[in-house]
Amino acid sequence: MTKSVLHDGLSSDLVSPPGAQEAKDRLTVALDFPSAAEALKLVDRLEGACQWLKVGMELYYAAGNGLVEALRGRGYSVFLDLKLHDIPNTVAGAVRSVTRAGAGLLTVHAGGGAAMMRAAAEAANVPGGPRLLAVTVLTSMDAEELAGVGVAASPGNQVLLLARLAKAAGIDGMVCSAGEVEALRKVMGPETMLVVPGIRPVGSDIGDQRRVATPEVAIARGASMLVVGRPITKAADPGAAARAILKEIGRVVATTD
Ligand SMILES: O=c1ccn([C@@H]2O[C@H](COP(=O)(O)O)[C@@H](O)[C@H]2O)c(=O)[nH]1
Repeated sequence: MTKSVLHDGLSSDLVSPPGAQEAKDRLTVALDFPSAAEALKLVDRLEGACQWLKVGMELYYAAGNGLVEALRGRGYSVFLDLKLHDIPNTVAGAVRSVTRAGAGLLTVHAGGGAAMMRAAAEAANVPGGPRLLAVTVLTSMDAEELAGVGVAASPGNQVLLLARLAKAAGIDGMVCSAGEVEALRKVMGPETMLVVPGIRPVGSDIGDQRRVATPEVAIARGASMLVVGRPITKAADPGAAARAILKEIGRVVATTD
């Protein structure tokens, strides 16, 4: 079994069950809140269940780099999900602006094209710069919605096309649904980071998501990291909801080590 290393440098299996730290590193909780105060209240209720916290547009537009720094100050790694999508020069500038806060991961939209992604990758390639993830086809879109924006390809084929474009442009990883992660893992190899939102534990509300899977299925198919928002943040006990998901992740991790 691979020993994961805790952030204080201790081997995790000295202090917690095998796979526990790895499971924590593979869960990102999406802090979709309108203010820093509400986000930090939720963080307290997670009781350290995950290492990564995702700050999306709603929270970043309200709280900015200050919140990213505050979360890092509490020992969390920050995934900045801004889904940048503009002309190459503008996206490169945005990457430089957000890099100052020290986020570990940052998203761009693969639909912005190869030149845009290359410009983002160049701007992020500085000491302390974030790893970049390309959002392929939003997990809220199904084939019908994709056709509505003029894309005749299936979500699976479109994800594959955009992922190849992103990799060739120097992007570190991709965001896709659990439905595509197995095929993508085969094409991209073991090192590429494949991040999967649209996670719904059995019995939870699907809401606006369309391409969904349980935590266990997504990890078993080859996801590097899961993004979970409402199933945790809207739960009566967010800490318990996060721990239940960690258990599902841990079950798969333990059998694949
Ligand atoms: O294709 C994508 C890309 C990003 N997301 C983000 O993930 C979370 C999911 O939240 P839930 O509440 O678990 O649905 C949210 O912040 C999205 O912006 C995504 O869902 N799909």
